[in-house]
Parts: sequence; C-alpha cells; structure tokens
Amino acid sequence: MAYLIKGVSILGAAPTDLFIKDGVIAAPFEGAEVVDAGGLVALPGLVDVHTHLREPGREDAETVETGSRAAALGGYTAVCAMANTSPVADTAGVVEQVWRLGREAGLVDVQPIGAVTVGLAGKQMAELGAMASSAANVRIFSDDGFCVADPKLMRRALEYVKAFDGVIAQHAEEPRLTEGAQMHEGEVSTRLGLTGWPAVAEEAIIARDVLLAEHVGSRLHVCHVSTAGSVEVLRQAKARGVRVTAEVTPHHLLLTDELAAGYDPVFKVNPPLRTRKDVEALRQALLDGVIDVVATDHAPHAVQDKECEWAHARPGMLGLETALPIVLSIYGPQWELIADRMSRAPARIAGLAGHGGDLTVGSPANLTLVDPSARRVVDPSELASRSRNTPYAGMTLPGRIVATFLRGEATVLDGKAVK
Ligand SMILES: NC(=O)N[C@@H](CC(=O)O)C(=O)O
Ligand SMILES: [Zn+2]
Repeated sequence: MAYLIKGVSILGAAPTDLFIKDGVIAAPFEGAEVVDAGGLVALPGLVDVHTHLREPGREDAETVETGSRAAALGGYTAVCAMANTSPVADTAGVVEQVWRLGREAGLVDVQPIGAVTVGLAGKQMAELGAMASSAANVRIFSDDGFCVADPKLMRRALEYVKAFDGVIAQHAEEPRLTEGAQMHEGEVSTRLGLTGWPAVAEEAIIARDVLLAEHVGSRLHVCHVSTAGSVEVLRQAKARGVRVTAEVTPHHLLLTDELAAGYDPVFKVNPPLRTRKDVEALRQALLDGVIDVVATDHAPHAVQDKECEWAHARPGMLGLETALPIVLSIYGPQWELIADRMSRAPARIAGLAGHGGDLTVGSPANLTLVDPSARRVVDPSELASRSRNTPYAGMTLPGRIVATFLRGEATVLDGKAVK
C-alpha cells in the first residue's frame, strides 16, 4: 500500500503531508491512499525494550500475536520479548521460535531477548553466542524476573557479550534482601503488616553492576529503575563515562505504594511501587537523560494468577496499550522528549536499525499517529491483550493512537488493528 498522511504534525511541527511507499517515507507522488491526519502528531514508531509475551508456555495469559496486537495499538513498531517463558529462551531454538512467531504475526518487529543463565537459575551461563548468531540475532540478554545475583557470573556475562556488542539487562534485586517481600519497604508496608522490599536491594545491585561494567568495559542496561537512590547511582556512573543505560516504567512514573492499601493485587509488581519522592526523582531523571528510556515491562497474567489474595498473586501489570497516554499525562506534548525516550533511545539500546528514525524521505516508514486532544477512559474489556491486569482501569487518559505503520504497512488504522 501507498499512503498520503495528510496534514500531519511531525513531532509537533507545522502540519505537512507525509508520503509512504515501498516501506519508506517517500517524495510526493500521485495515487496514494489518503489518511486525513489533521490534528494528529506523527512519532517514530515506539520501541519497547522490556515486554513479556508469555509464549511459549503461558499462552493463556498472552501470545506473541495478542501481545503484538496490543503493542501496535499502543503505537509500537518493535518490542523486545523477555526470556522468562516456559521453556526459557536460553537456546537458539527458543529465541528463533519467538522471532518466527513475531514474523508470522507481522504486527510489530519482535526482537527476542536471550536468558543470561540456563533456566534463569543463576548458576550456569546460557549459550549467549549461539543466540547472538542465530536467526533471532539476539543482542540483549536478561534473566529478568530474577537478578543475576552471582557477581562472578555477572562479570563473565558482561565480558562475553562484548564480542558482539551485546548488553546485559539486569533485574536489579539482591535476593537476600527481598526474601518474602510483598511491597516497598516503608511506612505503608509497616502499616499494612506486609514484608517489605527495601530500596537498597535494588540500589546495591546497580552500584555493584556499574562497577563491574566499568571494570570490564562492557554494556549494562538496568531494567525498571524504581528508586531515587538508584537514580543517584546511575547519575554518578554516567558522569564517569560508564556504559550504562536504564529504563523506567510508566507505572513507576505514576503510581505509589499507597495503592497497596486496598490489597488489590493489580497493584502488585516487581520492583514494587515506591513513594512519591521516588516518583518525582524518576520523572526528573527521565528529563535529564539519567534514565534513557521508558519501557513498559508489560506483564500479562491470567485471571487466576491476579484475582486472588495479595500474597499469592503474581507480580506484574499490563503496559503496552497505555504507555504513551500515561507518559503524555505526565509530561504533556513534549514530542522530542517522547520520541527520544520511547523510540530512538530504545532502538539504539536494542540495536534495531530501521526503528527510531527521523521520518525524513528515504527512511523506513515505522511510525505512529497520535491524537493528543482525544481523551479515553481505560476499559480493561477493550484491551487487545489476552490479560486484563491493567492498574489504570477507569482512569481518563490523554492521547489516542489512531494509526501505526510497520515498514509502510498499516498495522493500526482508525484506532483499530488491521488484523
Ligand atoms: N515485573 C513483574 O512484576 N513481573 C515480570 C517479571 C519482571 O519484569 O521482573 C513478569 O514476568 O511477570
Ligand atoms: Zn524484572
């Protein structure tokens, strides 16, 4: 298909016409399908470096296809699929399977993340080289869900991925400090009588890992940063020139531990929701660039794993279909900031050429069109995800994703997935 996106504002600039043909942004031509984009803003397609798609193994919670559809509807053109599937994505075979399922769904580019250790068990390094040289071309490795707690193993993994410019994405949690943890350790956990996950359990691992990354001269990425103290560790590491990048989730930018008071497990997540002070520090860190990207940590869970007692519920919340509206609700129409933190920087970290582009003639047509003036009430029953565990149910959020294009093909039009 060839499209003329008429009267669109690219990153908030004066309205213009955008032509799409043969998968790229094209020079003006006749005969295109016209998309009326008056009042809409074009952004480079969003890129998520932290998505849980649950396939293989928990297809009742999400599949590569349903998660891809949720992503496209959220304005994404690429997502990185976390390795904590069943079986774990710790071999070339599994990452190639996920990659192939992504291609078949054809709604976003699904870039598999490989596990750092066999079975996420933290004991033995997985075959990182085989995953890197597989068809899935893996560059990000993570045991997410678990921390690579053994410092020697972490050091070896950081050294190993240097050979192919890979990166280790760490779920920073010192396990001895979070045994039995149910929420953030602080005033609220004391009041509720729930065992707390102290901020230092995250900060201590980040401090250790930036020193390890510095020592071996390798790349570290820190998943879902959640505390003000973590921001300070990262700020100092970056000032010294350590090759570290970091992500923050929409929920850690918006929600606080006070929400645990109702014991509704929809608010249970790892790392836990923190305090207002942490939220403020994370917001500022994203502005400053100390935190590089917004990542969803989209974590779909089946009803029986979420609608139960708090202590038994799985941690995690949906994110793909609400990420951009949440970010817009916090930062307003700062389109350059949004394009950088949600598209360009994540594409760079994941090594996804063709994503995070500048929408100039000749560049790949990976983009999304947003109506910033529309407001929508989040209705869990309307989500494309197979799961329903959104913490934003009933909230009115700004910004409607009207269309998304992957290599020039519409994946979303009129706010609906095309397949
Ligand atoms: N974030 C979560 O609370 N859960 C994630 C794992 C993770 O990202 O740590 C999941 O896989 O459900
Ligand atoms: Zn995690």
